[in-house]
Amino acid sequence: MAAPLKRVLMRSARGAMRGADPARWHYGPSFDAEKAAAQHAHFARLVAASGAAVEWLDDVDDGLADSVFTHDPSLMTDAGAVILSMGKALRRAEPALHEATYARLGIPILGRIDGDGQVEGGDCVWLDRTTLVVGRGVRTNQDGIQQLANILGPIGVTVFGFDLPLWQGEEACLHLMSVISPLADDLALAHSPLLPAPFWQMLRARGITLVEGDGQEFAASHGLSLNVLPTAPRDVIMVAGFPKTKAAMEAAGCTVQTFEADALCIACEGGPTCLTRPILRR
Ligand SMILES: NC(=O)NCCC[C@H](N)C(=O)O
Repeated sequence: MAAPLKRVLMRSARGAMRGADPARWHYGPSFDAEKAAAQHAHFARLVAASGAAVEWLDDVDDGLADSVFTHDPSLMTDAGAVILSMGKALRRAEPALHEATYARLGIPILGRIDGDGQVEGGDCVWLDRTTLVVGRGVRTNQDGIQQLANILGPIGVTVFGFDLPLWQGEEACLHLMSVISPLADDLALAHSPLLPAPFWQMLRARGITLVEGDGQEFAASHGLSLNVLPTAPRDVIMVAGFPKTKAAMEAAGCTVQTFEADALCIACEGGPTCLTRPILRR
């Protein structure tokens, strides 16, 4: 998940977030649609400057405010995309947007989560090419994890499901990727107290070093201090305002760029990882 980012799916906040009602979407008081769009544009420039090709979902005013968080409605594998199924009811229409975009790009669909199954991309962490860890919580259920294992088994991928805590409640967004961000094959930024214990043990057994994000910055940002995007191993984009977490990554050999995102990420519970669906890393 930290190999050089070559191609990524994104959606502008300009149309999607226009007119969004913060109370309906569980956005905080710093939400501001105009400002969020400008902050998103700045972030997209940083992603493009890293050398990644940005593939855009259509920028239309369809009322799907959370669709800017393209990490969640689909997952990419070497054999094609998996169309996921959202745990948050307001996001149920988003996987179809991804499927349409993959059709336009000529990317095959490997499978779909359907029926009562739920899986969001933010709950999925690749440990290596053949190992996917999935957080079972308010957004992802056992049915979905089983369906994912059935889809990925034939291409040689083993899926492990681990329970997530409730933390700030059912309305809030806590994904597995809210408590860990890979920085390189052997390095990850984490908030260990909220990691599923068997996952923490698995990381340790594999020799993956954990950089602990600052606890106060994690709490103050509702976890956004930790949601960082690697555009290459140890090359990272994060939300501005978390100097201790930034310094901890730098001490571990990372180069860190920041962007202002109070109206976009802090308000809307999704960071740089959530704003991107990597479709090719190599
Ligand atoms: N992968 C992520 O952590 N995505 C963040 C999604 C935030 C969005 N407001 C949500 O509640 O789904």
